[in-house]
Formats: sequence, structure tokens, C-alpha cells
Amino acid sequence: MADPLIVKICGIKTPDILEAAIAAGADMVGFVHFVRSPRHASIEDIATLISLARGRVETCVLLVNPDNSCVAEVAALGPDWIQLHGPETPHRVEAIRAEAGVEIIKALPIGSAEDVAHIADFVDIADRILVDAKPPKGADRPGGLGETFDWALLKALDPALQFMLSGGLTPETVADAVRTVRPFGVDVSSGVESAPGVKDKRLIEAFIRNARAAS
Ligand SMILES: O=C(O)c1ccccc1NCC(=O)[C@H](O)[C@H](O)COP(=O)(O)O
Repeated sequence: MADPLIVKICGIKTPDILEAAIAAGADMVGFVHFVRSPRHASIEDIATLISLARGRVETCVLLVNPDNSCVAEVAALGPDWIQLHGPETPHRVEAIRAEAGVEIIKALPIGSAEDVAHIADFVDIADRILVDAKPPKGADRPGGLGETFDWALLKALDPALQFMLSGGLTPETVADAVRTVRPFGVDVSSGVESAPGVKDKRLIEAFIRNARAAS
């Protein structure tokens, strides 16, 4: 039997939405620590959210090219995962993994066949790979933009690679994404919001329901 689909709801900022995501059956929740994001959460808020979530749902703190002090501060909160969503090199991912002692999701932006080929550099270093749309030139952040990419590019990947799919997924598109791409997991942020940074409980429920129905 195939592994059950992992569903991650990213960009949660409040206990209320955390509870809604858990009640709707999320496997993993993401907290963004990046000041330019409309989903930015402080270290103090993330500490509260992790303590509420512990043992109920896997937690992931999303960082962009963090320095060592930021990594240490986040690792001390005891998340299940750290997601690196910036231009971190394989060497830097390896160093952060060793420093934090936390499993790493490496997010990689996809816009071309070269970007897909670049994934191979991280598969033995990161614990999980997440593919996302490459941000348009001039974007003020590297993710959470509601942008999709050409899923057909992923046909070049080693079929044995288990990866998570993100980038512009919505309750309406996630079933097609699951059936077409057959990812190990799906990740969403903008597609379950009523405005940038404002999560919508009904959209979260619909996203998880539609993802599971297709898996
Ligand atoms: O969400 C953000 O604002 C963000 C900021 C900086 C780096 C990454 C960010 N989000 C990454 C995510 O995990 C999103 O879930 C992923 O990019 C998909 O986002 P969306 O297309 O909005 O569903």
C-alpha cells in the first residue's frame, strides 16, 4: 500500500488557526520566521505555537538563509523540522542540520529543467525535499507567493525520490496535483487564505479534504 499523503499547512500565526488545522487533519504545520513575510511569527509566538502543537501534529519552522544564532534560537524551541527556503548551499544545509540537530526540509525553486537537476545536490543532505515555484524577478520573498509551476518538469526526477509539492496549490487544484504528480506530500499557504497572511478555516478544511480524497 502507498504511504499516506502528508499534508502541510504553512504560515500559521495564531493558536486559533493552529487548532483548526489540527482539527481538519493536517499532518504538519509551518511557522514562518522571516520578517518580510505577511506570515512572519516572532520567536515568542512560535514557542507558544510549538508548545500547543507538540505531540498532536508535526511542527516546522521556516527560515530563509538563517545565521547560526537564529538556527540556535529556533532549535531551542524543539520543532520537529526546520524548513530552509532560501539560497542555502548543500554545504550550509549540512552545517545547519548538524548545528540544530533537527530534521531539515530543503525547499527548492523550480522554473526550468536545470532547477530540477539541481535537486540531486540536496537529496543525500536534507531529510526531505519540497519543490516550490521559482519566484518571479523582483519578488520580496522566496515563497508563499501563490505561484504555480509546470509540474511536467518533475517527470525528470528519480521516481524513487519522495518529495513534497507546493506552489500555488488551492482547494480546487490540489486533487489534480495529487493525481498528476503523485507527491509524497503537499504544502499550501496562500491557497488557504482570505488575504495575505490571513488563514481561512473553511479553506484549510476543504484543502485537506480534497487532498486526501485524491490520494
Ligand atoms: O509564506 C511565506 O511568506 C514565505 C516567505 C519566505 C519564504 C517562504 C515562504 N513560504 C513558503 C511555504 O512553505 C509556502 O507554503 C510555499 O512557498 C507555497 O506557498 P503558496 O504558493 O503561497 O501556497
